[in-house]
Amino acid sequence: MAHNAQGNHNGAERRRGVCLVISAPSGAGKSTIANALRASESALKHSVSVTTRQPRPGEKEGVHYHFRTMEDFEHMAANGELLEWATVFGRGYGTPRAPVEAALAAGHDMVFDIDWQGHQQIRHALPDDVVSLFVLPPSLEELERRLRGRASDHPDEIARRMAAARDEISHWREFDHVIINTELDRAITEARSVLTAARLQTRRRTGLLDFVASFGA
Ligand SMILES: Nc1nc2c(ncn2[C@@H]2O[C@H](COP(=O)(O)OP(=O)(O)O)[C@@H](O)[C@H]2O)c(=O)[nH]1
Ligand SMILES: Nc1ncnc2c1ncn2[C@@H]1O[C@H](COP(=O)(O)OP(=O)(O)O)[C@@H](O)[C@H]1O
Repeated sequence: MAHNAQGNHNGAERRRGVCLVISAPSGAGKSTIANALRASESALKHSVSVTTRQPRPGEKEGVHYHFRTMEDFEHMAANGELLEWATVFGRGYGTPRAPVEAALAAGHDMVFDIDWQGHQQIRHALPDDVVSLFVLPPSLEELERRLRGRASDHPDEIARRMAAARDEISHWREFDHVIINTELDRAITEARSVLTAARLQTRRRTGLLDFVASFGA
């Protein structure tokens, strides 16, 4: 814990990082919200998932995803290299374990854009470190409009995502917080508040012990 000779807290506290898990039906806006959080905080790390799906135009290897064959993906899962993994829309998706463990130990916070199955597994694997957020669209009609407007997927893929939307949404109660993404700026502000509250909560467990001990309390 950083405090000066007078025992004053100088703000550079050491605490374990927070895992912010964001889930939503495809097209509700979770990547947009996660990107906005990261844009305003360079220290916030994005957990780059492994996927067996094809890259979309503009997606970069190692930035948006690690694009792998199904064979490589299964090898990583069998070797314990994935903290969690699931089949979503018929493709493999998973979270590489090593970068998460390194980031949390170094006190860096991470954002995860994963589905409800990933949320359940990661909460089980890291019960003290996860805060989760479910993003709802204002309506299913608006969800479909956003998927079409994004123009990143073939109509068959959009149909597959719409067919899975109700099932994904049925898990919303499993999450710590729920945001309705009607107005984007408001949704981003609310997501930022969730992250801030989670950071303050980790102080209870880590980080402040030396500092408060100096009060004799
Ligand atoms: N369990 C799990 N789900 C993931 C992971 N990465 C992405 N997903 C989920 O897979 C789904 C499809 O993601 P993607 O192909 O990027 O499509 P998009 O959500 O429509 O942009 C979304 O629900 C993601 O949250 C992961 O590492 N693990
Ligand atoms: N509040 C909002 N109002 C209108 N469009 C939005 C809003 N939030 C996100 N979008 C748009 O909806 C589309 C889907 O958002 P995206 O973040 O890719 O969704 P997800 O990651 O949940 O699949 C994108 O084109 C995005 O710009």
